Amino acid sequence: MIAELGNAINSTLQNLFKNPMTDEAIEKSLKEICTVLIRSNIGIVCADTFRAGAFDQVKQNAIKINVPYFGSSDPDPVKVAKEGVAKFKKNDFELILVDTSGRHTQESDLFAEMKEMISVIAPNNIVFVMDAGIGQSAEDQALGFKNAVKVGGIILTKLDGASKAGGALSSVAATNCPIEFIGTGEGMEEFDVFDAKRFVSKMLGMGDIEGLIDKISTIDIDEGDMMNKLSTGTLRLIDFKNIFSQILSLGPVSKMFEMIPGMNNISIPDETKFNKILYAFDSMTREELESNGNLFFKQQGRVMRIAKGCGLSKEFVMDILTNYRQSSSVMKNMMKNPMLSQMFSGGLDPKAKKRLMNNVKGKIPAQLQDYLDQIN
Ligand SMILES: Nc1nc2c(ncn2[C@@H]2O[C@H](COP(=O)(O)OP(=O)(O)OP(=O)(O)O)[C@@H](O)[C@H]2O)c(=O)[nH]1
Repeated sequence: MIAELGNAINSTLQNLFKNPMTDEAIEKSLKEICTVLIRSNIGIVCADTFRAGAFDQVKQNAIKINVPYFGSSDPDPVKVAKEGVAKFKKNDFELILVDTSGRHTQESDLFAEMKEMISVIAPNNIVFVMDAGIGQSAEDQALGFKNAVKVGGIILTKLDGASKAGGALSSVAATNCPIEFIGTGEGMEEFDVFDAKRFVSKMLGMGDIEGLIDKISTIDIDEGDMMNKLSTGTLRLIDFKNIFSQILSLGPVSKMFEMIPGMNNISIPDETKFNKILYAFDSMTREELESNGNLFFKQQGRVMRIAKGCGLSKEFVMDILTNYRQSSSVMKNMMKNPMLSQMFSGGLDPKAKKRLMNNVKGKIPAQLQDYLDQIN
C-alpha cells in the first residue's frame, strides 16, 4: 500500500510538472492521491467461520480491489472479529468492515452470536445485506433484524435476476428500514446507491438520465484537446482506445442502455465483444496507437500480427479499424456544423438551444423530452 501511494504521488507530481499547472490539473492530482489514501484506510475482516471458502472469497475480492483483509482459522466468529478489528484499529484504519455469515430470523443461536459480536466490537454502523431472491419474505427478515439490533442500513442484492426482486424491495420498504445500496449484478461495479425515484423510473422503462449523467461525468477527457482532434480529423487510435476503455469501466454496456429512456429493452448481443476490442488495442505498438490507423491499411501484415496477438480473427481487427476510420470522418464532418460544434464544445447559446429543442421535438422518446424540458 505504501508503495502504491508512493507511485501515485510520483506519477501525479510528474504529470503536474510536465503539463501546465491549472486548477483542474491540481484537483485531478489530489483526487488520485486521495483515492489511494482512502483505500489504504479500509480493512475487511472475514468473520464468516461457518461457510467453507468464505475467507477465500473475501480474500480474492479484497485483493482485486487492493484492500487489506484479515481472517483466521479460529472457528469462533466473535473472536475472529475482535482480533481483526483490534489489528486494523492498531494500525489506524478508519473504516473496518466485518463480514459475518448469513443468518435467518428463526436461527436464535445465530442471532445471539450476532448480538455478542456487536457488544464485543461495538460497530458504528450495522448493515444488513439481503438477497432479493427471497421475495416477500424479505419483510420478515428485515423486521427480524431491525427488532434485534440497530440496523443502520440495508443492502439489497440481486435485484437484476430474480423475478421476486420487486416483491423483496417493496416488502423491505414497508418496514421503513433504509435501503442504502442495491446490487444489480455479479461484478464489483454493479452496485448502486439506492434512489427510489431513479429506481422506479428505470423499472418502468423510463430510464435513469440523472444516473447516466453521473456516470458519464466521471469520464476523464481533455475536452479542448478532444474537440480540436475531432474537428481537424486528427483523432489517433490511442484517443479512441482511451475513450473506449473509460466507457467500459463505467460498467456493462447493457446497464447503460437501461438508463436511457426507451432503450431498456435493447439487448446487447455480446458484451464480451467490447472487451475483445480492447484486447486488439492492447496488442498494438506505441507507433500504431499514436497513428491515425492508415498504416494498417497500407501494411496488412500488421493486422495479421494484431489478430494473432489477441487471438481474434483478421476480419474482427479490420472491422475495428474501419469503424474507427468511419467514426473519425463522421465526427469531422459533424464538427463542420456550427450548431453541433458549439454544443460539443461546452453549450449552445439560448437561441440555438431553443432551435435544437424544436428540431428534436416528437423525434425522441417522450420521457427524454420531459427531462430535457425540465433542465432547460
Ligand atoms: N447477479 C447478482 N449476483 C450477485 C449480486 N450480489 C452478489 N452476487 C453473487 O452472489 C454470490 C453469493 O454472494 P456472497 O457475497 O457470497 O453472499 P453472502 O451474503 O456473503 O452469503 P452468506 O454466505 O450467506 O453470507 C456471489 O457469487 C456473488 O458474486 C447481485 O446483485 N446480482
